[in-house]
Amino acid sequence: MAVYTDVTADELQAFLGDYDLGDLLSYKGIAEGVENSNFLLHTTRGHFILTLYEKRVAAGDLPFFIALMEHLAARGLDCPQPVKTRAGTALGRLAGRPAAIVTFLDGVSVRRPTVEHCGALGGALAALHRAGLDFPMERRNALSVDGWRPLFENARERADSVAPGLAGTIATALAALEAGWPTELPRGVIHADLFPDNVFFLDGRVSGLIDFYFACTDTLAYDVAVCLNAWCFEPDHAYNVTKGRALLDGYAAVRPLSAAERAAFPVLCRGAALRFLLTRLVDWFAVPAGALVRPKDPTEYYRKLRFHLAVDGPRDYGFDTVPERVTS
Ligand SMILES: Nc1ncnc2c1ncn2[C@@H]1O[C@H](COP(=O)(O)OP(=O)(O)O)[C@@H](O)[C@H]1O
Ligand SMILES: N[C@@H](CCOP(=O)(O)O)C(=O)O
Repeated sequence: MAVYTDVTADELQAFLGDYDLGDLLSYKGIAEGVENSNFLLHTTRGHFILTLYEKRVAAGDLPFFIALMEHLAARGLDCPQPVKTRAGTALGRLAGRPAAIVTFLDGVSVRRPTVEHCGALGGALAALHRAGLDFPMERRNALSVDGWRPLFENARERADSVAPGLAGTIATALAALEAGWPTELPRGVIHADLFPDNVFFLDGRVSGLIDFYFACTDTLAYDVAVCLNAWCFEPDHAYNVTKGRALLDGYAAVRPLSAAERAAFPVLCRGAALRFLLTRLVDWFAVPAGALVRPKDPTEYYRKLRFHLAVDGPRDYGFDTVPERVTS
């Protein structure tokens, strides 16, 4: 659940006074999510999402996120559209936080993705990557390899209280990733958090992608690795290679992966697992007093990291053909 910042009806009415959204009929905090405070607004013009940006979102990055959603929607992607005030601005301030209103998307996120969902998700991710290729703005990924050590140092002392041996496993994996992280693979706009809760489906097809607040400029295949982690493990923590193959095939049907990209998957998947393990670990020890939020389980990503550390190669993820040797 995530509502870190409360909004009174009076504050909201005053905020909405700058918009052409009609009269406020009702609003309520949204239980899902962990990063920002979200509210469902019902006005005489329909339903909208109000987001108050919290700790991990830097105010200076908001123009990037707003422009990106506009760019992707203009290229036919089903993603939220920022709603502008009469003065033409999409960003404001409410209850002491940066705030924006976006359009409400229909659809339902799936808790237990099927093989078909994974295939459709792969295609949607590749479409996002293609649509982002001519996006002119850039944003560094603050949660890529050079951002992991500060997170680890923050949680190191207490890590073994979450799982015995955790600190040692992270230290070894992190050192290897810092030494061998791929830097030459194709780059572009990535979503960076395309978990099942951020994807809506209607009649088996992807009807909407939300939550662009980790989006950044980074390695495209890393975004695929994030999705393999988030979509292709079973509740018993086993990797489902059929789901992995469906996701990779769905992706490659829209944007083929090069030999170098395919060869990098074991490393990219380890990095993706470590990134979510670390942010979950830090959050585990830092739930703000009074916040309506349930922190996510770090040990889920500890198990995933251990799977990736043990794989033999890209075939284990569901690639049918991988090069024996890749030089670039
Ligand atoms: N544009 C939207 N349309 C419909 N529902 C949305 C939209 N944006 C957010 N939501 C709802 O709000 C929840 C939390 O949003 P999300 O952006 O994932 O928050 P957080 O950034 O805190 O993780 C989503 O799971 C979804 O239920
Ligand atoms: N997906 C991340 C946490 C961010 O969650 P979201 O609700 O913003 O999608 C995780 O699972 O650790």
